Amino acid sequence: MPPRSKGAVLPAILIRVSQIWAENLSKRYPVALKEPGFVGTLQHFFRRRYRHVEAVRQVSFRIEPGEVVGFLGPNGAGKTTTLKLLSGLIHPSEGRVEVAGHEPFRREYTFLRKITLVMGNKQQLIWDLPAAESFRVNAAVYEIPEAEFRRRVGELSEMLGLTDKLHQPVRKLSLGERMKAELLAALLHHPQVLFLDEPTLGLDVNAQVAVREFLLEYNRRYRATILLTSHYMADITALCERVLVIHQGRLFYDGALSGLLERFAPYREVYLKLAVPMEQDRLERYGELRSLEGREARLLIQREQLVARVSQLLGELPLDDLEVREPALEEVIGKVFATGQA
Ligand SMILES: Nc1ncnc2c1ncn2[C@@H]1O[C@H](COP(=O)(O)OP(=O)(O)OP(=O)(O)O)[C@@H](O)[C@H]1O
Repeated sequence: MPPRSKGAVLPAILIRVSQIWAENLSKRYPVALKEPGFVGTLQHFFRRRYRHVEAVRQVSFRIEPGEVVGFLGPNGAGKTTTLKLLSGLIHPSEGRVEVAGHEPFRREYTFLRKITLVMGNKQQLIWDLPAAESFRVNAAVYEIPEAEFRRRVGELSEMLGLTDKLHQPVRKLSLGERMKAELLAALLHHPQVLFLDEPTLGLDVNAQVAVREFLLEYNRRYRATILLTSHYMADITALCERVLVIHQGRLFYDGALSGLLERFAPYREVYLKLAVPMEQDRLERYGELRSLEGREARLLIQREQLVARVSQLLGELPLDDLEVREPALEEVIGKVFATGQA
């Protein structure tokens, strides 16, 4: 191919490339089998036997630049394993994966500059040093010039409301402040792709809201792509229009959060304030009675029966109030996982 002359015009067609791309991605972990007792220990020493845990099975998806996607699943579903595969900490057993144009497991420096992985239960800041000192280590690793380093720390600490906490030892920070400082450290190199594993774990409601707002603002300012796991559904509803749901290593839903409710919750929740106390069986005629406490009751009613049942309730029962609500996402997800429905 002839060398491109100076000032040559690039092809006008822009190809939209997925920022994260996984195809039939699988991960099997070998787990050593060991019989109990002394004989078992000896056998294990001379002739190890293994079984395999299928942590991730044939998972395929694409995420476009700037998307914020929630990654849901019960404990042990394979979320952390998938994030480790995407960030290159572990090698896939099968399948293909590409993140920001790189094969993650090669761990090229140019790749590492484009991504970050934050795990709510792990910390990178040094406990006895002020966070500002740990940031300097990251600045050196990522070769961030001094002036730019100062600008970024200033900008991110202001966005996080952390400006006056950077110079006290990390061990003296509250959990929420520490998590914010962890995020600052993880974003100092301005990664394009953020893998966040339970970033609000253990935080109180105010700190959770602050972290969420920060992530939204970071995504808006830098058009960063975010894949996020959280057991707090408020995080998911506040941040993600799209969710991936994984169960026993298999991806069984990839789509809009609202679609998840429609597909897996074909019912609405009807809240009743009864004018007089009532027996359980009187309410059970109208739907699945979820709770009855004093004069307050919650019923689940199939969507297609909703109008008929609500007019029956209004006509037949003495009520002070009636409200139709979307079911709580936690409840829907819990039901899906409990029944293994996919
Ligand atoms: N290093 C490992 N060796 C063997 N098995 C592992 C290893 N890491 C994870 N597993 C197993 O792989 C499966 C998936 O684990 P993973 O940590 O990915 O789940 P998760 O969805 O992140 O769960 P949680 O919500 O509890 O963090 C589990 O059965 C787990 O026990």
